[in-house]
Amino acid sequence: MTSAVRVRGLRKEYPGQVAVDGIDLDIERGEVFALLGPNGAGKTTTVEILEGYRRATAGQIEVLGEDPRTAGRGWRSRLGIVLQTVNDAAQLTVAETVRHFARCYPNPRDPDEVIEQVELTEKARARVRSLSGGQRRRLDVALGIVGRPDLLFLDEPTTGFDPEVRRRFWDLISGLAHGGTTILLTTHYLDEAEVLADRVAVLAAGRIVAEGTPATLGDRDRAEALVRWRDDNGYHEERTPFPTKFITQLAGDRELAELTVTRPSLEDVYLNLIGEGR
Ligand SMILES: Nc1ncnc2c1ncn2[C@@H]1O[C@H](COP(=O)(O)OP(=O)(O)OP(=O)(O)O)[C@@H](O)[C@H]1O
Repeated sequence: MTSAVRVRGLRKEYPGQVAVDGIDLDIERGEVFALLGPNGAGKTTTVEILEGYRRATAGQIEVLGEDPRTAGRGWRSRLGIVLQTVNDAAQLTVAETVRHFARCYPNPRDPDEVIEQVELTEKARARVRSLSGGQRRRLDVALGIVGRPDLLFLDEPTTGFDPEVRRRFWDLISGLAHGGTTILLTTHYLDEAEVLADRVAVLAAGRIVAEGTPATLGDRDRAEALVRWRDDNGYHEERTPFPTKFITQLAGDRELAELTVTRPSLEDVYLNLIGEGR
């Protein structure tokens, strides 16, 4: 089976600046892949090159088996795109907008079903310009999935969502992934990457500085654990690569009060990778 995305040596220069400095990417079909990185790291540039909206300065790029620079409408109809910027059909209602987009695809999903899935049924007759920021974002997502894409690009999809809607949105994305949709996600939310992504890559100043599963990124799974507990003398802590052995020896058959074992969170590892670790 071919990859959904295969990139070698991708480079993008803007006048006076290198935005993407030679990256390789492989995303398998059916995979949820998250691109992480600080503001200005080159995520949007990379994603928009894969979507065919920007031209690379150099590199080999294959998306769903084709080069975005030369691929045609058939290829484009297999992509779902949720951009960071809102587009302007503000006079139309939500339902009109989704129906209008659905007509652009050869095998669209039922617009009403999609509106329901992004929880905008109550707003179906409302004009787009009257939506709140989070509702507008959900409409963007509806427009990204109404064409039944094989590959869905989500550029910071949950910015502006309230926590509850965000959780339900994650369920929606997991459902699409289970249904076989390949998803490339950019996000600033580490918890989002952890919940959704099979693999993540961290981009910093145009280069990939780490890549792996959320559980193993930056050797997170092998990092020392911090064991904390309390006894009659007060609180104690110990860093160890072998917490199970340590606790077994320490405790014998007594119960340790307030025992916790923690390893670096994805956020700790991420901040370290981009040079902001404390
Ligand atoms: N059209 C452009 N012309 C010139 N420079 C650009 C252009 N687009 C982006 N850049 C620059 O390229 C670098 C990468 O930008 P990009 O938007 O890809 O970053 P990003 O990782 O998506 O950031 P964010 O998290 O803020 O969305 C930035 O320094 C940005 O200023």
